Parts: sequence; C-alpha cells; structure tokens
Amino acid sequence: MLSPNNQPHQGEPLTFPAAQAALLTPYLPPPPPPSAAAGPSRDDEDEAPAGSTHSPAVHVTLTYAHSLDASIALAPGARTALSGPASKAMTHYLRARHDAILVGAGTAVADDPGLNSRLLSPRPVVLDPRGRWAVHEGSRVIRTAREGMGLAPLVLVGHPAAVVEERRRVLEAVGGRYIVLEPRAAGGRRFDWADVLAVLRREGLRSVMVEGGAGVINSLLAPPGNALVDSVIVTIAPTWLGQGGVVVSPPRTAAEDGTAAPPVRLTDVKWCPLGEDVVLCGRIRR
Ligand SMILES: NC(=O)C1=CN([C@@H]2O[C@H](COP(=O)(O)OP(=O)(O)OC[C@H]3O[C@@H](n4cnc5c(N)ncnc54)[C@H](OP(=O)(O)O)[C@@H]3O)[C@@H](O)[C@H]2O)C=CC1
Ligand SMILES: Nc1nc(O)c(N)c(N[C@@H]2O[C@H](COP(=O)(O)O)[C@@H](O)[C@H]2O)n1
Repeated sequence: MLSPNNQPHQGEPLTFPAAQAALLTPYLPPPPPPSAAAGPSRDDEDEAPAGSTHSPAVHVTLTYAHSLDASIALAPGARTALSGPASKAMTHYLRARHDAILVGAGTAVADDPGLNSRLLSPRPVVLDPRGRWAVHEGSRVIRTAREGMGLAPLVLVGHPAAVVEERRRVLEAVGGRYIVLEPRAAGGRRFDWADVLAVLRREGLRSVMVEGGAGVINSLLAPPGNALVDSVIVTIAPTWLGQGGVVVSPPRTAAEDGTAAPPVRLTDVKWCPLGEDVVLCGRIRR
C-alpha cells in the first residue's frame, strides 16, 4: 500500500494499492522530486515532463467519474456520489500526483468542494471568468486551507471587475489569489486552454488534474483544447443517472464533406476494475 506522506490527514487514513497505482503510472506526470514534497511551488526549470506533448510543459490529466449514461451529476447543482470507495481512493491518489486540480465555476458553486487530497494536496484552480463563485470564510476550500488540510485556490477571472473585494480578502487571507486572464475563446466568454496552462506554468505548476464539471470537460475535449490533454482517466460507475443529468458530451466536429464527425477518440487504452467501478485510462488520439 502507498502510505500518506507529509500532509495531515482529513478523515479516515487513505491508502491506494501499489499494484493499481502502477497501472496508472504511464498516464501520470513524473512524481515530484523529494525537495518538492512540501508543496507545489517547484523550481522553475524548463524541462518537459516525460510523455508531455506540448511546451511549456504542463502535464494535463483529465479525470472524472460518470454513469453508464455519461452523466457526472444527477442535475446541475446536485452533488452526486458516483465513485465507490476504491475509486474515491484513486481520486485522492491522483490529486496527490498533480501540482494543481482544476474545476469550473459551476462545480465550485454547486459542490462547495474541498479539492484537497488525504495524501499530498494539489493547488486548487477555479475557472471563473465572470466571478460568480461567491467564495467566503465558510467555503470548504477556504476552511480546508485554513486548517492546513489543503492549499488555497487560484481563481482565474476574465476581468478586474469580476473581483469582489471581500472575496479577495478571504482568498488572500489563506494564501489564495485572483488572477485576471483575458478570455480569448468562444467570442470572449471562455479562456483559451493554452492561456490557462501558461498561467499555471508561470505559477510553477507543472501538472494539472482537470476534474470537471461538464462545461470544463466538454470545452477541454473539443479542439483545440484536446491537443493539450496528455491523458484521460475516467471512472465508470455501474449506474444510470437518467434524463436531465449533467452530461459529458463534447461538441461534434464536421468532416471535410460537412458531415458530423466524432470530436475525439482515445488510444493506448487500459481498463481496470476497481471495486464495483471500472477505470478507463487512455490518451487522446492525435
Ligand atoms: N462526477 C465527477 O467526476 C464530477 C462531477 N462534477 C459535477 O459537475 C457539475 C457542474 O458542471 P457544470 O455546471 O458544467 O460546471 P463546470 O464546473 O464545468 O463550470 C462551468 C463554468 O466554468 C467556466 N468555464 C468552463 N470552461 C471554461 C473555459 N475554457 N474558460 C473559461 N471559463 C470556463 C464557465 O463559467 P461562466 O459560465 O461563469 O462563464 C462555465 O460556465 C456539478 O453538479 C458537479 O457535481 C464536477 C466535477 C467532477
Ligand atoms: N472522482 C469523483 N467521483 C465522484 O463520484 C464525484 N462526485 C466527484 N466529484 C468531484 O469531487 C469534488 C468533491 O470532492 P471534494 O469535496 O473536493 O473531496 C466535486 O466537486 C467534483 O469535482 N469525483
């Protein structure tokens, strides 16, 4: 079993079997050097991590859990447990293997997530172009940081006016920050993924686990964002969530003759049963 390292635990001690961790290794960024174990502020070298396909190098792992009908939640705003205990442990292991964990404003608002790991916590990053996440003293991610159980978030907003002074104070009190980034995609409503990764790289973050929700996943799986994804790890839970769920389904692209074409496909695929769930690992086919 892999054992927790230098950060305090939250809740039950957590272990993830080494044999299962070994299956995931080819899809993950290299482990941080021992000197980086205290947190994700890394030395600013410019080497690309092994397996990375873009530069400057930020390893991007897209990972989430969905139902048999591709839903990641029962309804917008409904926090929905899909992963069983074994795959939940995998999620904490994966979080610990990345410098940053990224979610969209929809998830931050709906779930009030902790975004930490019971092993080594990554830096939470929230994409919030319009500043709609009303972060406050009681937000879980803030409490988690204050209690030393995780790191404080970086919140990417699209305009200085999206920063509310009281929220900025709350964030900065625990070591978090707003970062203004120009939304250059989707008619000025979305961040260009390459710009997001450049911000992370400037912050010394060399790997990011993109966790959701559907808006973020669908945007990253669509071109040109999907060219920046190094690996995909999806937990499939043996349940249907039914119509009205929050569905992962990126927009179709058009083939040369104008007919609809699948936007993206995986290659180098491995399947691994984990408790009652199955975990699918793969890379985006170029
Ligand atoms: N099962 C699982 O593994 C997971 C499930 N979830 C679930 O997903 C649901 C939330 O999904 P959803 O509502 O789609 O919310 P998201 O977390 O995907 O947030 C979507 C919002 O994030 C912002 N955003 C997304 N992409 C970009 C981009 N490229 N640039 C800038 N901003 C971007 C936009 O904010 P704006 O609209 O303000 O411009 C967008 O509306 C929740 O119910 C949650 O429980 C979440 C994570 C994992
Ligand atoms: N891996 C996974 N399985 C599920 O069943 C889930 N519902 C999620 N959701 C993600 O985890 C966040 C909540 O966990 P923490 O409070 O941060 O520990 C939630 O916001 C989603 O990002 N993930």
